[in-house]
Amino acid sequence: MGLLKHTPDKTRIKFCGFTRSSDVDAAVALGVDALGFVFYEPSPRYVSPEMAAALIGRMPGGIDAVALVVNPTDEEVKRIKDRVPMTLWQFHGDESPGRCEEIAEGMPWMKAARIKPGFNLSDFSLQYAKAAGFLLDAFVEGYGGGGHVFDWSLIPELWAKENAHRVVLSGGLNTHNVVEGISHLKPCAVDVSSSIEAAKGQKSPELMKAFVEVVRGANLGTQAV
Ligand SMILES: O=C(O)c1ccccc1N[C@@H]1O[C@H](COP(=O)(O)O)[C@@H](O)[C@H]1O
Repeated sequence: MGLLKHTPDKTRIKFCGFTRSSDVDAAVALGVDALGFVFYEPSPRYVSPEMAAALIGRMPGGIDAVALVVNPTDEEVKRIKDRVPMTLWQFHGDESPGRCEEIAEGMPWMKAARIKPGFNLSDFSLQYAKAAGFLLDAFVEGYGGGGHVFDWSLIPELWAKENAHRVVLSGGLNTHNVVEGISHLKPCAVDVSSSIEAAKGQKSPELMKAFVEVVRGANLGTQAV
């Protein structure tokens, strides 16, 4: 599938937090690699499994449909599995490696590393070695999606290099900082929610387009070097 296909000259893009069909259509038209759906009820971007299934039904094959969960119960997992034709899990809470494997049952999964000073990425990547992706996000109370940037210098250069094929950079990315993030960490993909919204859960076609153009521009810059 699209998001974690590593091609150094093309940064993959995930847009997260869709609740409206018109936004899904606009993102698909922009050629992004993955769309995320938030199954975490406290989030203003929450969608029910039924709503997500209808939205994913609008997506052509080849684009990852990502199920974002935060410490889901067995019942929540079952509802998602029974209804949602998703292709990738995003575990954004305190799920243990074993719990991620248990839920995913062979489907690829990403684990969010919620970065703050002192976070040990080497331990994290050893613990979650079976993850298809490491999603780097800012540590915030309430788990995520708040547009907060973390200090990228907390990511050891060697770690970023060794894991580039599965690093997804997120946390407060926008058209002003994403190029710097890409050139600093060279992630396989970037993930954004807040800065492409007109209001929480409502994506803006203009802001989505601008973000894609900036990322594609950064990739052209890379090829020219
Ligand atoms: O989007 C949410 O509401 C959300 C809720 C709980 C956990 C994670 C959430 N979103 C993810 O947060 C990061 C950063 O998003 P932002 O660009 O800073 O708003 C991203 O991975 C979203 O998928």
